[in-house]
Amino acid sequence: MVLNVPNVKFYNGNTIPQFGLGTWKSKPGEVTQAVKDAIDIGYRHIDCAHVYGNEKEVGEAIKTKIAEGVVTRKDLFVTSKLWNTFHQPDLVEPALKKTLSDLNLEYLDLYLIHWPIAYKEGDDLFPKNSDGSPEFSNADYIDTWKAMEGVLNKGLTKNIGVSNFNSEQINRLLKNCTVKPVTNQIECHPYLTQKKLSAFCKEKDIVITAYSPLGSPDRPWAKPDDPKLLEDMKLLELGKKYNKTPAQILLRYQLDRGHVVIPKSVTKSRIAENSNIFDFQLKPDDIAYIDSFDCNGRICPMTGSEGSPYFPFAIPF
Ligand SMILES: NC(=O)C1=CN([C@@H]2O[C@H](COP(=O)(O)OP(=O)(O)OC[C@H]3O[C@@H](n4cnc5c(N)ncnc54)[C@H](OP(=O)(O)O)[C@@H]3O)[C@@H](O)[C@H]2O)C=CC1
Ligand SMILES: CC(=O)C(C)=O
Repeated sequence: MVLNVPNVKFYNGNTIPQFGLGTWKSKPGEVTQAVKDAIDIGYRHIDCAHVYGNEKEVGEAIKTKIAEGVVTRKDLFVTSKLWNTFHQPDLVEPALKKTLSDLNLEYLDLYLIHWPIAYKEGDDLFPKNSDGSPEFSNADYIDTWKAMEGVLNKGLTKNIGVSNFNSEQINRLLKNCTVKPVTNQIECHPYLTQKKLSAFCKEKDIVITAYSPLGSPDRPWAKPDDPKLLEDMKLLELGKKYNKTPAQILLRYQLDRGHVVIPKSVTKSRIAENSNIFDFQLKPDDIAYIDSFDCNGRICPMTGSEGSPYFPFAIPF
């Protein structure tokens, strides 16, 4: 099946499908089928990460769909991310090679520094001090980035980018890099619209990729009384106006802002529903209305890592 997913052009001339499948929290026992379903439905962009603990199962799905002749490797855009414990420059290439081996791929389309924050190197992905706080490493993301440029030059990935970087961190990176990041993958939805960081990145010709676009209702730290974006009455009303579901309005909101968007689902009907967003556009007034829901409602705050010198959320954007 073919979906009419537009491509977004990076400053380097390469392109990324504007819509893809997220895989955080997709359990090893369900993610293979979800990725297979998504590819059958027409998804061509899959967002992965070593820390999600399911790249082998994602790789199985990709291998099967290529073997079945549904897609070729070139049809797919696969992203992965360097976890915080691998920021020392000599760890970057081995970390990427581990991801490539898990995903059954010879190259990635995009490799991101997952967070500017570095954790103590070692086998534990979440190393802790005796008081339970995260154990940080002194690795500077500028040095990590130089190693990212190295794996790009070796052809192990077609593009490199960042995730969860604030404007000051991007400015510092731009002053110290040879290759500019193609994207900054950040949390973005109506309760955290990221207007300033989005405008800042646009000005630098860095594409925004919006994560948790549906409000991440399955995030492990969700509390029963937390506001539920997908149940927001204002979005339900907008959905009626466009004859679309709240999820489809939330995803279209990102597309109409020029962002790339990567909703996660392991449910076939929702994987299909989320892709049925290429036959309408939100009117500018409705985009402005949705913008007005902003309440600085960050749902991925990286709580506990505030002590890192590279914690990204200590400044307004
Ligand atoms: N760079 C980073 O630091 C981060 C990156 N990400 C990336 O972004 C992706 C998306 O963000 P994520 O936090 O997972 O959350 P999302 O906002 O995509 O929400 C996912 C949740 O919404 C449910 N859902 C999906 N579609 C629908 C629908 N149509 N109607 C109702 N419920 C629906 C899913 O349920 P079900 O699966 O049961 O169908 C799941 O519980 C991640 O999976 C990951 O790839 C996310 C967070 C941080
Ligand atoms: C989900 C994710 O990518 C985090 C928490 O880093």
